[in-house]
Amino acid sequence: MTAYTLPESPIQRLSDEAHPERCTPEQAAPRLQTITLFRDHPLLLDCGRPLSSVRVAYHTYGEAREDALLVTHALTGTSAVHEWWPTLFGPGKALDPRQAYIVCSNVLGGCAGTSGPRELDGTPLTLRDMVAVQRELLRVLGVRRVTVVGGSMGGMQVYEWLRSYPDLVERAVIIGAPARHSPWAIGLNTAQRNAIRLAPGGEGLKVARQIAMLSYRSPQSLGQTQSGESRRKPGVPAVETYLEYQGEKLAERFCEQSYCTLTEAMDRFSLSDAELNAIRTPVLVVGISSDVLYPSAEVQSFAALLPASSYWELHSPHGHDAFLMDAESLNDTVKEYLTARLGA
Ligand SMILES: CC(=O)SCCNC(=O)CCNC(=O)[C@H](O)C(C)(C)COP(=O)(O)OP(=O)(O)OC[C@H]1O[C@@H](n2cnc3c(N)ncnc32)[C@H](O)[C@@H]1OP(=O)(O)O
Ligand SMILES: N[C@@H](CCO)C(=O)O
Repeated sequence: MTAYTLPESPIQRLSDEAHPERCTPEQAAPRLQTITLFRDHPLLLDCGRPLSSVRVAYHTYGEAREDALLVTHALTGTSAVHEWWPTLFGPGKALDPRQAYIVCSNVLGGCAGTSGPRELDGTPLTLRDMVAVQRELLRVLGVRRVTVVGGSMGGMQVYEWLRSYPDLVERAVIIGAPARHSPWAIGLNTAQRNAIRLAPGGEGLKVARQIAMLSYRSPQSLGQTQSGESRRKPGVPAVETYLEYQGEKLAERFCEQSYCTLTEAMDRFSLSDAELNAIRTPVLVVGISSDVLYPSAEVQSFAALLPASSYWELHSPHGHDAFLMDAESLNDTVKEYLTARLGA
């Protein structure tokens, strides 16, 4: 592993000239589509259950090509990369739909259009199952080589791509994500699922989000943004109404069965040191300086086990979600990494 500097890595920059725009703004526009995969041959899930006719809702951006940039979303994210990652997505940015064919699909088990709780009926999933669906989607789209980029649960999916399909992945970017869930992260998820089980129907999901939000922010971040009294409820600490509001917001857009299925998949996720050592693909691993969920030292220690990795740290006081909320320097670094050429 090297600290991230281009001259030291086996990578050279491409000049802007070598990267003319590859498609028109119209071609680069977001396209939301739905497809049914595994109609003839079912997907054999890790739990042993065959799953047929898997519906996948996905976005594509840019002109279809054999080499794609796959973005894998976080726990409550969606395929609409342009909505949740505006700092990294757009013309001239790291994820540029005028330069690359960008694909993002809603994960299996989620609640944004891809087969989820209704079809799965309590079947446990793994991240490998989710990634297998993405791989089939890319196959049907005619993609032969892929660069995979993701943060948090999206970053864990990138690790799974590197384990399951090493020959397809040209390079990868893993942001604020571990190669296996720590007891700390499993414990946080367990408390969240227990809240849902004890108060099904919405209230538990709100509490789960409140617990999660504390792990997505940091003491310093909340000190900066939530000190003092709430403007919404005089006499009440600001952070109280902040957490209540965050819980309400998630309960309006997410479903509790998906929350349990996806967090359980994260908790079961585990790459061994030997598996990490076997990954030859160039990977940029990003740690977040104030991340209390996946501390940067932990993220860096996984990067150190990848033979062709570079490590870079996003310095922000805002904790785990800094990759979404405080991401200007992340955009610059990921853009530099993705627009570099693999050297001889
Ligand atoms: C942008 C989207 O598409 S989100 C939907 C899809 N979701 C995803 O893709 C998942 C990834 N995204 C996320 O997790 C989140 O959207 C994040 C992390 C990027 C940003 O979360 P936010 O809630 O916007 O950030 P933040 O922590 O600053 O909270 C701001 C909100 O809390 C409210 N708020 C702030 N302080 C308080 C308080 N003391 N009391 C009550 N409400 C408060 C603000 O008014 C604001 O409300 P709004 O969302 O209605 O504008
Ligand atoms: N805040 C993001 C990242 C969590 O890891 C989400 O809700 O998906």
